[in-house]
Amino acid sequence: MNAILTLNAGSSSIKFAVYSDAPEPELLQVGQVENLGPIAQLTLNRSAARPIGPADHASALPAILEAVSPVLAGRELVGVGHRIVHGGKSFVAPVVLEAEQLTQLEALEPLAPLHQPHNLATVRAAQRAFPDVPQVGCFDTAFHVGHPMVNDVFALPRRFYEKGVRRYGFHGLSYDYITQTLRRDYPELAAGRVVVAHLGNGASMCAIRDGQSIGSTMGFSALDGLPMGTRCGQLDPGVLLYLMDQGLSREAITHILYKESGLKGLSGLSHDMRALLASDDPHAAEAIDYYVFRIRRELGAMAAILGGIDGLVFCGGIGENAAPIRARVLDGMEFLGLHLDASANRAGGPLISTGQAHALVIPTDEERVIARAVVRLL
Ligand SMILES: Nc1ncnc2c1ncn2[C@@H]1O[C@H](COP(=O)(O)OP(=O)(O)O)[C@@H](O)[C@H]1O
Ligand SMILES: CC(=O)OP(=O)(O)O
Ligand SMILES: [Mg+2]
Repeated sequence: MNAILTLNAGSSSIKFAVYSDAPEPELLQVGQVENLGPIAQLTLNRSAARPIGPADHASALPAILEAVSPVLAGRELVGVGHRIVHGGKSFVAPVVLEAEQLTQLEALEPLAPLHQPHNLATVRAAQRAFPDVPQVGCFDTAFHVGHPMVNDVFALPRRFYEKGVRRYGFHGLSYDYITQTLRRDYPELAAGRVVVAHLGNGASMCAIRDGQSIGSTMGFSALDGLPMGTRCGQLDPGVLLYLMDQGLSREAITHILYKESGLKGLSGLSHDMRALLASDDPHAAEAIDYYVFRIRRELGAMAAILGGIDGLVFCGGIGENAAPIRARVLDGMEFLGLHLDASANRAGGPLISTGQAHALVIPTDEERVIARAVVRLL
């Protein structure tokens, strides 16, 4: 039997999985390396994490390969699939990555500094480890290609749009998975008007009609829209001008916006929603208030552009696990046809509402979308 390896390099972790190359790939193994840095930790098949010593995105690969070697033994590795956060204007579908593509993708690093350099470092490490195996790139931006012009532009002079200053949208592999799952399990919803809230460490929401993205909260970079673990979300550009006037360097501003803001910045405590929910610090409560407020506001905006909604899907680490956050988002949303079913919500769903619109919790699976793409392409 042949095998496919998937690598999803995030800002501080690499998620990995091994699949068969069946048309619907069978999951053979899954794991992640977290806390990349001096004391990286590896988890395999949801067992307890074990320290693997110092590791960055490139140097973690040997530990991952060692962990998956028993399941790869006796199987031929036919492809390695990678999540690539930014595909820019040109990469609109999965492709085999050669030197030329990597150079083009490198040019997008400034647009996704927490992700793109790590994505590409991981591709290069995998190329070194498996020089004869095709490396396939799967793009977070691709799901949003073809979204309406009004979601694609900023009201800047046209020349910037032509240069690629556009609203790309991200978390596309996750939205792709949710869309395909709806098609299988809730076909009438899949054909309708759905808002998906991907609430992980990064967070965004997507308005989807008949399986097509028609609007997203993330735009040009992975900073816009909802507040995140350490990223600011929506910001008046005048704030950037002010920070520059205050003499902050580009590096200092980048650090603030990507690493010191969001839940961490507002709470002064943690980027981790679990820690904030457990805290009685008033700043933790305010950070959660703002987080919920922004999700509710975007939900209303997306319901307006969709002309009402048939479904709201929660996914990502917070969306899948934080029942109190889901309850607060749904509070008072009866006017959209969403009536919270409190006990179903506490139990984790999948259906957590009564009423004519469906609120659902669906665990997302970006790895599976990557594996499917590798099978299709190769
Ligand atoms: N039980 C929980 N309650 C609240 N938040 C949770 C829970 N479990 C996980 N999370 C949140 O999920 C986040 C990670 O989500 P995840 O989708 O795995 O992130 P990413 O893939 O972007 O790294 C964590 O930062 C944590 O705040
Ligand atoms: C695009 C993005 O923000 O990804 P993640 O949620 O994995 O950080
Ligand atoms: Mg993620």
